Amino acid sequence: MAAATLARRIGRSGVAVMKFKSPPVNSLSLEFLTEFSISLEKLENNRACRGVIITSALPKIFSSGLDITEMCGKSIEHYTEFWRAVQEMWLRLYGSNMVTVAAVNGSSPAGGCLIALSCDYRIMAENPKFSIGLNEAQLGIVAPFWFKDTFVNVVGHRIAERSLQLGSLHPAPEAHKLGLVDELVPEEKLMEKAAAVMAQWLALPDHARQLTKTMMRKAVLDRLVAHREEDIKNFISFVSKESIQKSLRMYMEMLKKKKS
Ligand SMILES: CC/C=C\C/C=C\C/C=C\C/C=C/C(=O)SCCNC(=O)CCNC(=O)[C@H](O)C(C)(C)COP(=O)(O)OP(=O)(O)OC[C@H]1O[C@@H](n2cnc3c(N)ncnc32)[C@H](O)[C@@H]1OP(=O)(O)O
Repeated sequence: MAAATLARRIGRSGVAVMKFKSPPVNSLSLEFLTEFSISLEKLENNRACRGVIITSALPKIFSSGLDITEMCGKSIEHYTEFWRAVQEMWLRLYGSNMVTVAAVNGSSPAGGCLIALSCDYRIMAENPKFSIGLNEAQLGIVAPFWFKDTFVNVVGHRIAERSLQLGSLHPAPEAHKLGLVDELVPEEKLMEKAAAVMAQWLALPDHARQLTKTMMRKAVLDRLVAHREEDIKNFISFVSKESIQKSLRMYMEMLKKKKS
């Protein structure tokens, strides 16, 4: 696959490093999501792999979230395939038996934030220009219930409620204060720190850690599994509305204008 190049390396420590590399901004297209899920599945099935560090190969951007062009002016069949791929990615990452560490080396709005939230631990570069959050409301769309559940499980109900309603993108220091990221480190120390955190988590017996993780996450995962088709229908009916299409088009225009 061409668009979402994901470098993987499993060291002797049993740790893979996955680097998002889909210029210009690592947006989560159908192709990217499919490749990401396949990569996760392969690592999950590889007994030599016990943990994965997820980061970006691009400067300043971890991931710009779902590829908005995938949600604009496409067919029902396309929306169905795209949304199933988003669900699949999350089910694999949030439900992974591996230790997952996000080394967030750039901005990470919406779907990018979901990836970080789905990991076991988040370390972010301490650059106040980098921001992270579920900003869907700013686009005139609504974060699905499982984005919200994942967010609540990390920061708690009150912080999640305020942040989601306002569609806030939190600069790194604020994200740390809110508990949205676990640690801030200078950018050049990010991978070193991620490796150290990984070693700490891998020092425990896998079975005990895995069963505990399942116990903590199962209810939220089961909720999407039980309502998967309904969630796809909701997405299609929401995104097919002309008012939503208009909001998405205006947002894309705003992004383009910002450049000129
Ligand atoms: C009832 C509810 C039922 C069901 C739920 C229904 C709906 C909910 C559906 C989905 C949830 C949505 C989740 C998402 O993830 S939506 C995506 C949100 N993402 C963003 O808001 C980020 C937007 N991008 C930015 O803010 C900046 O681009 C960024 C800070 C990431 C980088 O800035 P920089 O200045 O470095 O680059 P730009 O010049 O802005 O961008 C370069 C290039 O890339 C294009 N671009 C950027 N982001 C996206 C994107 N997410 N998708 C597609 N394209 C993107 C941008 O337009 C530029 O293009 P071009 O001008 O052609 O070079």
